[in-house]
Amino acid sequence: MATASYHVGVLARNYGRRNSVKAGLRLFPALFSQTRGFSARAFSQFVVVNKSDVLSNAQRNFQRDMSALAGKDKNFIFRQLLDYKSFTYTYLLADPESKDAILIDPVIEMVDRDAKLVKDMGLNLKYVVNTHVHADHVTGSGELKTRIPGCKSMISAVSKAQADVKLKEGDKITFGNLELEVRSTPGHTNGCLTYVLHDKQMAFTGDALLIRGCGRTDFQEGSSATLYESVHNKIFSLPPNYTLLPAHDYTGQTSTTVEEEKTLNPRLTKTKEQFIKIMEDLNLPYPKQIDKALPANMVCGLQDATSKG
Ligand SMILES: N[C@@H](CCC(=O)N[C@@H](CSS)C(=O)NCC(=O)O)C(=O)O
Repeated sequence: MATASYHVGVLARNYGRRNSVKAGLRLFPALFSQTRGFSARAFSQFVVVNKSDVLSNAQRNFQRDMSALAGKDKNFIFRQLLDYKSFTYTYLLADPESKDAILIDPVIEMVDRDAKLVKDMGLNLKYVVNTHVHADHVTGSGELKTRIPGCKSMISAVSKAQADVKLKEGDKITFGNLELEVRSTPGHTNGCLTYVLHDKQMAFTGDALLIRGCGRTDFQEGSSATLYESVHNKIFSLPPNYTLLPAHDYTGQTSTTVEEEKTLNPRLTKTKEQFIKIMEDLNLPYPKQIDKALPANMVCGLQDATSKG
């Protein structure tokens, strides 16, 4: 049975990644008939082999949108960059006309990569922006400031961390023709911010909302009740087609939408009381770098330098 499953999987995959499993199976009716007696486990293995064949319409549309953003939208430069140690996403956003750019949530170990990318693309890095005081990695914002003259750091005022610009609800971050709206989304930490780029229908949620998950609430003045209100009032209130881009993903996913999370998020589709219980029961181990990261991130990652913030 497992062998048959493998062959069906390979044949369907060869038929074309963009075609649905059903279409692939229509080409191989004899093999399809073999699958009728499959156990649920064998069939789920088959689906996993061909998971790109079973993309939802929303996922397909998003793939098209993202490929456009990676070079074909003439009015926008966008890169999603991964730190493969902490699974942190750093985002580069730029206006191609003025070349003004920002980086959201840079990681100190990846500063060489980020500075090179900015230089190679001829961009003028105006701001390095943190969504919050991270507990799992040291921010690269201070180090980038020392390398790129004129670049300013930003974080929420509520966080009490050092930075050139202290942000609050309703502020706007302008770079060239682009503008981010600042939304206060506490709960994971008390100073968490979400940045909304209405022009491109995107929001950068930090750790407030993760794909099918959310930030933990068991330290840094975390509060499950507050996080629930933040996500429902400040993120789920955005239009359903907005793309949501988190600060982390631990499962290999890159983005989601308001609509997807409002219907599929296993934590935040529950009642507030159920959500609080889910969060109480998570029992996650503390992030490995927490003891180093928290004090360093209060001074922009420059705890060993004389110039701060
Ligand atoms: N294992 C990682 C830390 C993983 C973790 O705790 N992630 C945080 C965001 S970074 S503080 C989180 O909120 N996770 C939510 C979840 O449901 O996983 C490490 O050691 O760094």
